[in-house]
Amino acid sequence: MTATDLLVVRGLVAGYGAAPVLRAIDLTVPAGTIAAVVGANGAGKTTLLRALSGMIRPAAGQVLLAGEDLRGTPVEQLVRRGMAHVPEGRGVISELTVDENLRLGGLWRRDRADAGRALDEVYQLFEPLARRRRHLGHQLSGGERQMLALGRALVGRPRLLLLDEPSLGLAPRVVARTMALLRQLRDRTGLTVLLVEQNVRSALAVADQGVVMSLGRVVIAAPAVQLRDDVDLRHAYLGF
Ligand SMILES: Nc1ncnc2c1ncn2[C@@H]1O[C@H](COP(=O)(O)OP(=O)(O)OP(=O)(O)O)[C@@H](O)[C@H]1O
Repeated sequence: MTATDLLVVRGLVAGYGAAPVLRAIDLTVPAGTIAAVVGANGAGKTTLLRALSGMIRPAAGQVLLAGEDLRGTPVEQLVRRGMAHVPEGRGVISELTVDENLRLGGLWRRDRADAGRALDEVYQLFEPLARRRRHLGHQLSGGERQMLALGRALVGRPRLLLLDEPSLGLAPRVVARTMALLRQLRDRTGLTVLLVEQNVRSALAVADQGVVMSLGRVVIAAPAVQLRDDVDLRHAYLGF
């Protein structure tokens, strides 16, 4: 581990019942970088994010955030320490307005003034949300709900964003815009992102590191550019 590694995962074992889904995951994500986690359906990508964000309790292994062991840390404490998880399916609350949903992302913050600033920044980033402040969650399109879920996480000013399938169900243009936004946040604010994606090409285009999972293990972690451009690696691990 180096001082710049924000997330370090060692030997992480987790699952839902007796049989583990994750079988000793090792992973390192340097601060201010984007890691794309890709792999076949059922490889354990979503389970990895759930285990990292405390939604399921690991059976073994270590998760370090900026050097601090997160074992046994309650979910709300993980959020305070800078971890934000945007789950697949987005988790927008249908009965609340856009504004109310966004404010939920900053409720726990003591610095109210900065929470307000973060909210304003999210409205600047996502102009369609600014125009729909008073709309209810269920009145939004799929892309708008995705923006809202991401925006809500950003209102909490996370250090580490765990993002599950942000491109799911979105038009290619919106996917491209979302990926560009992640890159912009990384470059401007030093945000660190662990991105789970089915859309391998889009994910590797934006990522610094590519992590390929299969059957609950990391089979290769390499610079994204290498996974993108090395035909042999691509054939071996990504099948295209
Ligand atoms: N809530 C659950 N209870 C029991 N088993 C689960 C649950 N969620 C997922 N699994 C199992 O865990 C394994 C890994 O699933 P996971 O969703 O982590 O994979 P994934 O790589 O994200 O797949 P996909 O790309 O299809 O979303 C699968 O075999 C799945 O059936």
